[in-house]
Amino acid sequence: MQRVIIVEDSKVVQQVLRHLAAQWLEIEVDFAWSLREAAGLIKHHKYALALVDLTLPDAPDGEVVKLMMKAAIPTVVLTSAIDEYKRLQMIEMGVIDYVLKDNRDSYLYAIKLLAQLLRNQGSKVLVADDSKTSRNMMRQMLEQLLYQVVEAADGEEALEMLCEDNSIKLLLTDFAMPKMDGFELAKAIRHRRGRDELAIIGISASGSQSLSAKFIKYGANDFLIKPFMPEEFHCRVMQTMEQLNMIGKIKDAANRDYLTNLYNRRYFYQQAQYKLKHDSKKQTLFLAMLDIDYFKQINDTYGHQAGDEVLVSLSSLLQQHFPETLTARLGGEEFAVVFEAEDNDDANELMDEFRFFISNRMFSFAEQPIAVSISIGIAAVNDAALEHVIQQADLALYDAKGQGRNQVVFFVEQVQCIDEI
Ligand SMILES: Nc1nc2c(ncn2[C@@H]2O[C@H](COP(=O)(O)OP(=O)(O)OP(=O)(O)O)[C@@H](O)[C@H]2O)c(=O)[nH]1
Repeated sequence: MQRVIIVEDSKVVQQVLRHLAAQWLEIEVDFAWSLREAAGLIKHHKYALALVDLTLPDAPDGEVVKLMMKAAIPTVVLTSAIDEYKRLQMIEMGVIDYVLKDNRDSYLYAIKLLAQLLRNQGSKVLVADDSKTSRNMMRQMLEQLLYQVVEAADGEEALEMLCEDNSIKLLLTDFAMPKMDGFELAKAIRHRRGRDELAIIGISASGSQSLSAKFIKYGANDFLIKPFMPEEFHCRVMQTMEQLNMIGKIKDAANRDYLTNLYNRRYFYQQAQYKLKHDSKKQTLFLAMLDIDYFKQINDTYGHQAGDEVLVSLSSLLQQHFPETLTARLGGEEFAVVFEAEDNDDANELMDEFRFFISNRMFSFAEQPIAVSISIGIAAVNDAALEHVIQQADLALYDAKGQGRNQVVFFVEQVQCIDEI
């Protein structure tokens, strides 16, 4: 697991940072009070990032920054005051950024910055510019922010790379390029990838402000006018990527059920439709409807909160049992799964395994054991429309309930029971 080191000599500030780090960073964080302690820690661990106070009792002149730079640890500096000389000195040393400790939000900003930098490690950025010098300069600045960088020397090459590689999350594009200019590139890629999937920053030369506005109209999120200072570049890139991340989070929240965090009905229909259209030719797909038996009784006996807890636990077991599979809560105590199996028998077996697993597991709420069972209806996905397949799985589920519950029924014309307990 990756680790971060935070060096801060103030007890109060360290306490605040500990609290914020626990909230925002999902990795190991080590704290040091002094240069000496920090030096000891970096001998024993490999750190992905450092957040350091510029002045420490045993290192009054930023020696801790030099220590981190020597160990090649990307570093963010915390400082209570900064003058132009110190600012330039730190930038020259290769510090990623500095945060002024001048208000209570500074610490939150610093920790969020670390979180974003850690996320950057997995993000790919494409730099499209016909000037090699410009590309190199941007590459250097982006690598300092821990991004993975790929390059294209013209618009066409950039478009091809973006179409082939969905893991590219940010495009930095110059306006004037051979074959296809920055506007055409932004316009073409926006047709394929929305603002929740790809961020675009347009770059234009100074004296061409109208180009910047045009970039935004063609789908760019922001623009930079050359020549720009590294600090401005950092801020714009980080801000744009934060927006991308926020849009992604909002979109994901809109697709999920608030209680169980499984996908909701609307998203399920959308994705199932896509799968039926695109994947059913390559794979043998099935749709299963799952429903908790006598769920009203669980609510009535143990209370609504206990019922909620059962729904949450069952959802998490469903996801664990069928990872990488489209699973959703359609509403109430009803769930759906679109899954791949070799044939009808295999599909039946897979679902029966899950049914058996649930019926043999004790759920609990406030230390009270709760027995749960589920009924399942399955339908094969053929050429029929989604609504039709759902209707078939529903009929099979109805049959499973009618035949005593806690069983799997596979839909065949006239609904015959294949697997009964
Ligand atoms: N706790 C809780 N209960 C819910 C939620 N959504 C729906 N329910 C309850 O789920 C129960 C469903 O009851 P029924 O449709 O009668 O079905 P059942 O009791 O499971 O019976 P069968 O499906 O026929 O086995 C109702 O009492 C709803 O109030 C929820 O989000 N939380």
